[in-house]
Amino acid sequence: MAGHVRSRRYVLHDFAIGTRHRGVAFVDSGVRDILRAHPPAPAPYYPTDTFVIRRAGDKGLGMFTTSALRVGAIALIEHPTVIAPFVLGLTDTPACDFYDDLFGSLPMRQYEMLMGLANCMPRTSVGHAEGVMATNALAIELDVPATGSNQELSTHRAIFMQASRINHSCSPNAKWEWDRKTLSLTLRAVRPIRAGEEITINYVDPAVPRAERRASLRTTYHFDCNCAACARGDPRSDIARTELRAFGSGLPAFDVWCRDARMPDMVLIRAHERALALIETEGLEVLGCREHIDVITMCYGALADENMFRYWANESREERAQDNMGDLKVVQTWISNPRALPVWGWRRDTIQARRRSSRSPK
Ligand SMILES: C[S@@+](CC[C@H](N)C(=O)[O-])C[C@H]1O[C@@H](n2cnc3c(N)ncnc32)[C@H](O)[C@@H]1O
Repeated sequence: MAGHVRSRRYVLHDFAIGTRHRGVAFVDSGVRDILRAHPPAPAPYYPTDTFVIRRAGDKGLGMFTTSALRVGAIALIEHPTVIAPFVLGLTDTPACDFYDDLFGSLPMRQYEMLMGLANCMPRTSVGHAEGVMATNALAIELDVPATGSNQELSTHRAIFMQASRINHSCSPNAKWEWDRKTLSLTLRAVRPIRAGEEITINYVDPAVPRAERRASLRTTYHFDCNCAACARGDPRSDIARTELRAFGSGLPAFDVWCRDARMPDMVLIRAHERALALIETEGLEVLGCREHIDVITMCYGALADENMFRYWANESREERAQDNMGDLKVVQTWISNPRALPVWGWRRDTIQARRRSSRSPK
């Protein structure tokens, strides 16, 4: 890592996205060249009036919905205002001066807004701009040059003016995704959010036990988490989250299950149903339900159980519709004609054929 940062040549790069967005990046010269050669396109659209920023009790400011959001609904699409390397390999300039200079290279209005963001760092430990960076930056990926012996890391840190106001919960109701092509963050609801409810994301892995989550939030963001999951302090929650984290170990692969008559028909289905139930009780939709729903759907297809297959394929279609996924049409085809599923009846047929051959005289 040290070798990596010592050999970098960082440059300042002002970037514009469309006519309305301006930001500043301090990046490796190779990364700057890529950004110049492939200027980010504006996002296809920007949702408006989906949230307000207001006081969120002792958490400072927070982001609240203005109307109800369904699962998958987009609350925000936003470009970064500041981008910096994830590992800052500067030797001469102290980090506090560096971030002051970086923020200061923006127009006054943006500079003031940046300096007005939360700073959770103890006053004496770092400069204000550096504290703002530590409190608000999110990890993003940029394209880096594919050649050369000493490549830049693709992970960078970015500040988004609006997304910086989203508080943490260990059972978050939203998640964000980064798109390198448009250099934008998209914030979506992972479960229904009521009008006026606070939008939350997870700053740390929500699937680790409570004590571990709280310790890393205290170390990195200097607050004690009192979200609903932490406040309850129910030991069953730790067990459930640990189980979800380890999910899959010890489970047979789908194709192995299809061929192995000794395994119960319902072994995969029950395991994935349990994962979905744990996700619901823990409010961990952010971990994703689609994979579990897809496996259950495939299993019922492999068992040629048409009713149950249709039920779960519908769930799978809903999940895809929320994210506007490209394979939505394929799932729709399977719902209208289950036999079009490539694995339709796989387990039923294999097992029936085995039973026939074991009964037939040798
Ligand atoms: C990225 S900022 C979030 C917005 C911030 N509340 C504000 O006023 O701008 C992160 C800081 O918000 C506060 N925060 C976020 N989530 C919190 C929570 N669940 N409980 C208490 N404080 C929280 C902490 O001070 C944290 O360092």
